[in-house]
Amino acid sequence: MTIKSAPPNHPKVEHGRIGVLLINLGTPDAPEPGAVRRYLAEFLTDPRVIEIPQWLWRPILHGVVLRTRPKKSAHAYRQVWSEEGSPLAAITRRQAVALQKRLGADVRVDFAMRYGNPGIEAAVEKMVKAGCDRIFAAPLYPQYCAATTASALDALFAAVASMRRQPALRTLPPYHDDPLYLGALRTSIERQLKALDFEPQRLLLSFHGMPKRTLELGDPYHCHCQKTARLLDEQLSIPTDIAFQSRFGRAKWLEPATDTTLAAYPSKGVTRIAIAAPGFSADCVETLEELEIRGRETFVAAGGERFARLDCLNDSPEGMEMLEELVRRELEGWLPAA
Ligand SMILES: C=CC1=C(C)c2cc3[nH]c(cc4nc(cc5[nH]c(cc1n2)c(C)c5CCC(=O)O)C(CCC(=O)O)=C4C)c(C)c3C=C
Ligand SMILES: [Fe+2]
Ligand SMILES: [Fe+2]
Repeated sequence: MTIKSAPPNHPKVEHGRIGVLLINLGTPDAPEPGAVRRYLAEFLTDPRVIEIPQWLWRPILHGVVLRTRPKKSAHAYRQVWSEEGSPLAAITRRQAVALQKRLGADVRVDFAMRYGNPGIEAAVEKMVKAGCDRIFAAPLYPQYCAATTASALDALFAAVASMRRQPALRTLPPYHDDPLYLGALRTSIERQLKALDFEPQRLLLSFHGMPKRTLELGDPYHCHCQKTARLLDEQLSIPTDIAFQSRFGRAKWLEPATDTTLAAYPSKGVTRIAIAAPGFSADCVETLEELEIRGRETFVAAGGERFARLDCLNDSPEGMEMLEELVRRELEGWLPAA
């Protein structure tokens, strides 16, 4: 690797600026098979995501997955696409704008996506060029998972690997059991149920799934999800259940699965439910299509009567309050004292 020269406008002063970079998973540029194929090709060649030997995986990826999945996924994305583009990108952008307003001119807030655009490398380079000599990166995953948190941080470290003059880096630890996070979730869930005038028999907490093998290999993701669910259950008056969505491929994934849980509820007398996805910091195809559209269909087809999907924290006041406090805490010593 060649170590690049420092940007000419890099400040020579003792302290430059502070950058705050919000990172989420990423999304295709358009709800079309071609754009979805490019996105999935980047996502599904990440060894943090697919942990089988590449010589075994590549023929399956190129021979099967990238020939069939883009069309199916593009259909899902088309159903949730908004005027501002992909919901995940639009909401993450709004979170960055709202956080900038809250933190003021002491910091420069931006957002980046692990896969697709805007990429992490470009965002980091932009911050350094703007004079940031300290960057705080916040992967917006409350529960740590090697496939998400570690992958985002790999990309962050790769982005500074060839820099002669690297910025100082800090990263946001997982916040699955943080009272700020649990409090924000509680406020958000209670507010939405009140607005719907709905007292469900059960609140299903649906987290993104992972291959079961990653739990056996020591990934804390499953434990983090369980802890979030347990602590949230203690704070709410409605009984909760936990489930894992978005199974992918043939291997065994974490259980119980969200779709089978939804299909089984009515036969147990549970016909009025709400569903929330506390592991997602922004609504996306997984919540707006998989839960809102297909989850609802599954539940109603099995005899369910009332189904309410609750929004993620997104850029809600309670969500932004949480984000601001988490960031301020991690910036201690960097930000001038208030
Ligand atoms: C083996 C494949 C996958 C693993 C492992 C995985 C883990 C994982 N993903 C998220 C969060 C999101 N995933 C999203 C979409 C998505 N995920 C996979 C596959 C795996 N995810 C695919 C193929 C897709 C694309 C959509 C589809 O074809 O079904 C998204 C939404 C992106 C968007 O554009 O809206 C998020 C967010 C987590 C948190 C996680 C592990 C904990
Ligand atoms: Fe995923
Ligand atoms: Fe999905």
